[in-house]
Amino acid sequence: MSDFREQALHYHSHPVPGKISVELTKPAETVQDLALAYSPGVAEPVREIAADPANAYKYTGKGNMVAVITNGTAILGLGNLGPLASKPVMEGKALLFKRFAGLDSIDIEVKHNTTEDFINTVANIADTFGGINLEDIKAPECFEIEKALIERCSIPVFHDDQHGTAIVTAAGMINALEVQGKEIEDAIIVCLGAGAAAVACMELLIKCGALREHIYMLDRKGVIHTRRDDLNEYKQLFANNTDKRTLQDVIADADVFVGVSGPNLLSPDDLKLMADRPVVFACSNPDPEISPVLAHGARDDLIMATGRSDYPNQVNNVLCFPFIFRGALDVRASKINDEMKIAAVDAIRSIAKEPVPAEVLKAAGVETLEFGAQYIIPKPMDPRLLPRIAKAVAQAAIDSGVAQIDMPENYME
Ligand SMILES: O=C([O-])CC(=O)C(=O)O
Ligand SMILES: [Mg+2]
Repeated sequence: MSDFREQALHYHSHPVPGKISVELTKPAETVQDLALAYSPGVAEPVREIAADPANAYKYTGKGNMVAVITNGTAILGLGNLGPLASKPVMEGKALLFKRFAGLDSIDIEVKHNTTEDFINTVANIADTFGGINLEDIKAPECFEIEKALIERCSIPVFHDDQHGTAIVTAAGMINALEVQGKEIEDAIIVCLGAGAAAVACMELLIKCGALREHIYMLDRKGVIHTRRDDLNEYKQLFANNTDKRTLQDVIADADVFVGVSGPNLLSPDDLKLMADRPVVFACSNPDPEISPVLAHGARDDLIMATGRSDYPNQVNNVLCFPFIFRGALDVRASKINDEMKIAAVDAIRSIAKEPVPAEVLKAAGVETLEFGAQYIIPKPMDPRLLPRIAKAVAQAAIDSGVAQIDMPENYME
């Protein structure tokens, strides 16, 4: 493990510190080039944009640029380690935007006092970008922040840890239940964790057919139930009218476990209490609620997923955020709405059921991948994700009336 630590630190420090840099898209060699790029030529697009703000999409990089913005209050599953410490994660998200969707991306780590401060800071710089990806902001503040920014900004604002995670979870979950021969409407669901990802995952599963009264959500104090008087308004939405109080109470006979909490919180004995053919998504990063090795040792009828790339079935928001932003930006969507999220869920689900291209098998280092217990969602390096998700999302934006331009000609073909 310390070997891996060394490798990770070396990766981040060599040959230059960090993971991203800026490159030029225009020649800047001659005096003539500079006259166009800067004074006096630059004055021309300035006048055009002043006359019509939409011209910013024509003459600047705005339309291909996503800001990854955080305050570092919920870094992965590591906790509140502050804005600066979150920078490697945010640079990592920028790397993924570029690598998977060709989107330019810059990380912004905001130090602030009040939630209002943070909201103002982001709203005041929003027009610089084509979209804003909020990242690793703790609950419950993240809900208020996202809501306020969606209202104040004319570009898409999307809290990745909520909706990116929820979209990939819903896609994987519905596919996994299908493999297990279960219907989402009947599934008893245990959600360990009550933060940003938990609330968004459960809300989206409900939009996809799960029943609210079948969901047991747990926070640090145990089951969230109707007789608790310490619940914020977001947890209250999941207060279950039940006498069950502990993880062991609710995991018994449950069909689904979704972990968005912390490492090693689900024991093999807990797992043994679940119903036949359960689905276990242990999504805490970097260390899951139960390791796949322990889980598969405890029973052999389960479908297991984690947030990590070194096990089968990686339920990680990287399968979503680069592509949903690509589609949203390409039709200049003013927001990312539920229709676009569900279009992304359906696109991800359908890719997993189709034959896997040879290059994906090679990158995954396996001989075959076939829809089933070991393969319920596509691999992040699958080249079909970009065209399929982006196009489905762009179409949903157009159909739901939030796109500001038509589908580009021959888009993603
Ligand atoms: O970065 C990841 O692997 C997924 C993520 O957004 C998080 O855990 O906060
Ligand atoms: Mg995150």
